[in-house]
Amino acid sequence: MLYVKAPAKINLTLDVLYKRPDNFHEVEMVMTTVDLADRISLESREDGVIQIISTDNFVPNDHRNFAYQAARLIKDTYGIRQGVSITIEKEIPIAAGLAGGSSDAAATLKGLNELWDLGLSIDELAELGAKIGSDVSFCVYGGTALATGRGEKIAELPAPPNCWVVLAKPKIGVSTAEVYGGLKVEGLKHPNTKQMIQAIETKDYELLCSSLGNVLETVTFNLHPEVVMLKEQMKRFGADATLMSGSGPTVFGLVDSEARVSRIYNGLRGFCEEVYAVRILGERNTLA
Ligand SMILES: C[C@](O)(CO)[C@H](O)COP(=O)(O)OP(=O)(O)OC[C@H]1O[C@@H](n2ccc(N)nc2=O)[C@H](O)[C@@H]1O
Ligand SMILES: Nc1ncnc2c1ncn2[C@@H]1O[C@H](COP(=O)(O)OP(=O)(O)OP(=O)(O)O)[C@@H](O)[C@H]1O
Repeated sequence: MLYVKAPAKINLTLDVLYKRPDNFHEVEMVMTTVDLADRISLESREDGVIQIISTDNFVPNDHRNFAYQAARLIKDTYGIRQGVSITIEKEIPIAAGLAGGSSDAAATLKGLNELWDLGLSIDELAELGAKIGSDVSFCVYGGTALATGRGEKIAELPAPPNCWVVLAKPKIGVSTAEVYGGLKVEGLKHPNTKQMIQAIETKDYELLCSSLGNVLETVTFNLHPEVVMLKEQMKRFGADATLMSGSGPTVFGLVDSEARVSRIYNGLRGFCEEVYAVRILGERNTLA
């Protein structure tokens, strides 16, 4: 039995440059992993079957599961005869903008590389991951990175300045395809990605706070006004800066003092069930 942690990601920036002929959007995003993680256990089996077992009834247990797709891809690409039982202990909220499914897929790729002794490099695993979803390559590397292309081209960044992250997810799920589909690329207010990278490189917390930006916010806000309210509440309880992660609906707030973390956490818990206070994991492979 092999255990792998699958951490959630947040987007510190998410910019869309243009819509591509393949219907994906060309993006520029700074992403980082946080210490809210699913736990994946992998057990090889001789009958060749890929079995998904999950603690969460909302997680599909067949070919729709991204961890299943990761195992299938490895088996087909490298002609592996064995099967695998994949147990997913879900901690990351589903359809939340935190790349839960993508991280489960990435953890499965990394785990099977070890379990089946394939000797693949991290770059090869990330390339395989891109076949499953745009966020999977980043999840293979973890840490902090600039993601470009449709999200699969990854350039490593150093750890951001130390701070806490309070995550709050309203009781709705959001479809990533629907949000990208509703985006009007003309006239966007683009985040300053260069400034965000500079903030990370110089460990400038204030600059990082003022550089947060996500062009998908307005689309999700229009679909679900409760996300705007949650963001405003988070700010009112004392977050230094707030942003929606990915296509949402999870909103996060950055805080550099521990005392304020509990104030925000307790305040939000009053009307939002899913609230988490976590740390940024920082550099690559801290949980691999
Ligand atoms: C919103 C983010 O999570 C931010 O990290 C990602 O950009 C989305 O990553 P993901 O969930 O892995 O997305 P995928 O599973 O690859 O794509 C889901 C759908 O989102 C849209 N999509 C996704 C990525 C991208 N660069 N442009 C898009 O338009 C496409 O309609 C696609 O069919
Ligand atoms: N291992 C998995 N865990 C959770 N959801 C999964 C998994 N595999 C497939 N799914 C499906 O994927 C959909 C999106 O779930 P996920 O939690 O990955 O979204 P997300 O956090 O918004 O992802 P992203 O931030 O990459 O857009 C769900 O509706 C679910 O049915």
